[in-house]
Amino acid sequence: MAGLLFVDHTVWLVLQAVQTMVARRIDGDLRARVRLQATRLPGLDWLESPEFQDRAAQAVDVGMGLGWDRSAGGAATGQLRLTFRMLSALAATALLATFSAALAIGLLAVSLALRASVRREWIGIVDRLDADTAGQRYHNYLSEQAVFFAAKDVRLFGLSPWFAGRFRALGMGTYGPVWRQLLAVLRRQWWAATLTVAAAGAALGLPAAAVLTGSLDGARLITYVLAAWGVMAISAMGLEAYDIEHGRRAIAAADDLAAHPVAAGSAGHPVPAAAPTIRFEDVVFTYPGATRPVLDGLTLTIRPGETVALVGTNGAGKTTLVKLLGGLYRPESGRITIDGVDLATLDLPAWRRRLAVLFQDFVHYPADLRENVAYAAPERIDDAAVRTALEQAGGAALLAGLPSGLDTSLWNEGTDGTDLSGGQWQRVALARALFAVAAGRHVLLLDEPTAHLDVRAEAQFHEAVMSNVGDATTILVSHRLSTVRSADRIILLRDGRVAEEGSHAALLGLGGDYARFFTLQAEAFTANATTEGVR
Ligand SMILES: Nc1ncnc2c1ncn2[C@@H]1O[C@H](COP(=O)(O)OP(=O)(O)OP(=O)(O)O)[C@@H](O)[C@H]1O
Repeated sequence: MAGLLFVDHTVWLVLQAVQTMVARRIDGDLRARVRLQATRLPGLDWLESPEFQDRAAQAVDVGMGLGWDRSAGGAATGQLRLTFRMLSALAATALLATFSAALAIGLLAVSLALRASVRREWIGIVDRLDADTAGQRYHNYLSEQAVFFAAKDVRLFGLSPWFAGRFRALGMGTYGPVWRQLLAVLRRQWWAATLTVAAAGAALGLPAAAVLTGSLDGARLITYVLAAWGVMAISAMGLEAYDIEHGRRAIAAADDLAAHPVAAGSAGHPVPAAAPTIRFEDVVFTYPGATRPVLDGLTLTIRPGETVALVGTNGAGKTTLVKLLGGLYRPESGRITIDGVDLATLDLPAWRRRLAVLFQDFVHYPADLRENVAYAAPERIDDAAVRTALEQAGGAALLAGLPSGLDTSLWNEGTDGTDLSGGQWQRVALARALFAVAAGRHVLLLDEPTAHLDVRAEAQFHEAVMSNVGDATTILVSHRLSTVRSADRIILLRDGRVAEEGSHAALLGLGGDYARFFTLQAEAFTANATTEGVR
């Protein structure tokens, strides 16, 4: 007995460790699978849809709200545990059958029926918890915002009670119905309890009666009673049932994601070697789920090497145009052509290797300065080119001031990391785009490149930055009209199409919206200057 106890305990310890490692490995593989699918998607429409978000969360998030983590890995080890429990119950049934086959089979049937029914009821409760994917996303959003992303606002605006209130409301919204369902299930459990008592009565009573009539001895009675308990143990659903159900859904969600049709992006037409002619032909585009188109019959030709500035009020569709040109979304109707070839039929990865892009919400990579610049053309990480790009973007002083030069980590939360100011980050992002141009990318897309720059850097933008783009075609989005005035052509977007078009001088002469915006911006400065002069 001592030896068996020792073996049992040792096996239990090993089993726990192995189970954890197996579960982690399975979860890691599933996560890697979903991550790969997400990063391989050529566009953003499916990625940004709630359907994708729900499935990705179901596949990789741990199931919350039960006091322990549920995951596909936990489901796999749980299934193994359940299999062993079933085998134990069958072994106990076989042992009990040596006393009475009818009692053994009857007890097993009742136990399995009880298990199935209890399982259905209780899993239904967790189904309700898990179905609230929007609630879970909001919960994640709240916890990340409150703790991390909105750390400054939370303190300065005194938002802590607001977040606490939202969490409480979310908790009530999610768990209130679950508690009600739980009470309803408990009320319905009387018949399961009655059946269990009846089965237990039979399991104990029949061998006991046999002892009283003298057909069974006391030692055998103990054996059969233990065997009966072994059979009935399977009627308990076991916590692994929750894991298995969750894992089943996780795998189904991952399979669903894998089955989603993804437009082929690599076998299309070859891309032109030099800066191409880009044409938007009657392009209409509506974001998924939106009711109104952002671009509505946009027609525009951009010649090779030209610098075109896009202006327009907030929400006019300037960034959207840049995203369409990058193939992140496809027009609903009309087409975008590159040297006459429809972008939709072009070799998309190759086309993207022709683009140098600076987005308005550019990324602060948790990496060193070198990588933060060179990620725009990762095929060519070269220190000399990184330094040149930084100089052209006005980042020479920034580089000189960093403790480890290009090796300085810009990941503030990492060990020895440092952070930059908004304007310094903007220079790094500008350098990123210029680095890509130097690496041979010949369509430069700059979305608000001077938004965070100081006045001097903004004034020097054209001679410092635009003079270094060589023969690249440049599309420049900006609200700062001093940034756009030297462009070859200025396009004003309104109601999803080109409303005004021409050089700065021509548009001023036209006396339309552009002239009005320019006068308004200029007046603000001259008014201030006059006030300063009077003082
Ligand atoms: N991912 C998205 N999903 C749904 N709607 C979006 C998305 N991105 C932008 N929009 C909507 O599309 C419209 C155009 O947005 P876009 O970012 O292209 O405007 P913009 O001209 O660049 O504006 P701004 O000058 O403010 O940067 C806006 O009304 C915006 O709400």
